[in-house]
Amino acid sequence: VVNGVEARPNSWPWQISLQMYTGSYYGHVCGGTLIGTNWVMTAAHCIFGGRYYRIVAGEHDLSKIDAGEQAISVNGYFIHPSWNGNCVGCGYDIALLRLSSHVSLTDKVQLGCMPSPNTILPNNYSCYITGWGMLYTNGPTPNTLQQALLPVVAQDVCSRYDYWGQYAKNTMVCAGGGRTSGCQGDSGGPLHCRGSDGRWYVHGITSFVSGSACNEAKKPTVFTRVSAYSSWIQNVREHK
Ligand SMILES: CC(C)c1ccc(NC(=O)[C@@H]2CCCN2C(=O)[C@H](CCCC[NH3+])NC(=O)C(F)(F)F)cc1
Repeated sequence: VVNGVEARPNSWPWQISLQMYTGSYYGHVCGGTLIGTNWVMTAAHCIFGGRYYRIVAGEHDLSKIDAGEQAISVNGYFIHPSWNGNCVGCGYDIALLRLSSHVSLTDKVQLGCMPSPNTILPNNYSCYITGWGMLYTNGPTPNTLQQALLPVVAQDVCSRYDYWGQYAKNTMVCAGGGRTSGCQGDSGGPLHCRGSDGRWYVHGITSFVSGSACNEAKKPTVFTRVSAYSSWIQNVREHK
């Protein structure tokens, strides 16, 4: 997250760290959202076949074992069938991970709320991105979870030629485009937006940023729009 601040520990208790086994240890590769006690939602581009993954819930500081952390291995993953790894601009950057056991829900580990199907947020709606990604383009990654306010950029603006043009699909949510943004390592993590009921809803899955600079002007961070995939998510969870 570029130009963010350290989150109050466990204040986004549905944020998880997706970690891949390197051969000797598990390293953070992406963010993710707990949507069920044994289901995590992340980005398809975070998943490489033939690797061992685990998620850590209740995580704050990656460099130590925080009280209340729960590490659980992934025993199955479901990548959207239309995902094309060579075309992040085509969308479908969504995957579900099934966990080998259920997390215990605590004050540090909670489920994220899913938006109603096809919910479209208005321009400038305030949302937050969270993650352990780079602090600036080609910069270092933090040990502690970062957060930043990212106002929604409506699709009619985001698809303008000087913004993302045709790459901003309506199955995506654009947010930011100023000094704050996501950056490498934030992939797969949540975009949190507060509902009128005061609950936080996960409207986005961090998908891509500009290849030249994470917080390039007029290149908002682009998220998979969760509300566009409600039925796919439901089908996977019910049938697997
Ligand atoms: C739509 C198309 C023109 C396009 C637009 C932007 C990009 N961005 C990028 O390639 C930058 C540079 C490193 C990784 N990256 C990204 O945006 C990667 C996703 C790459 C998927 C493709 N391999 N995502 C992230 O870094 C993020 F923001 F989610 F944390 C790539 C392609």
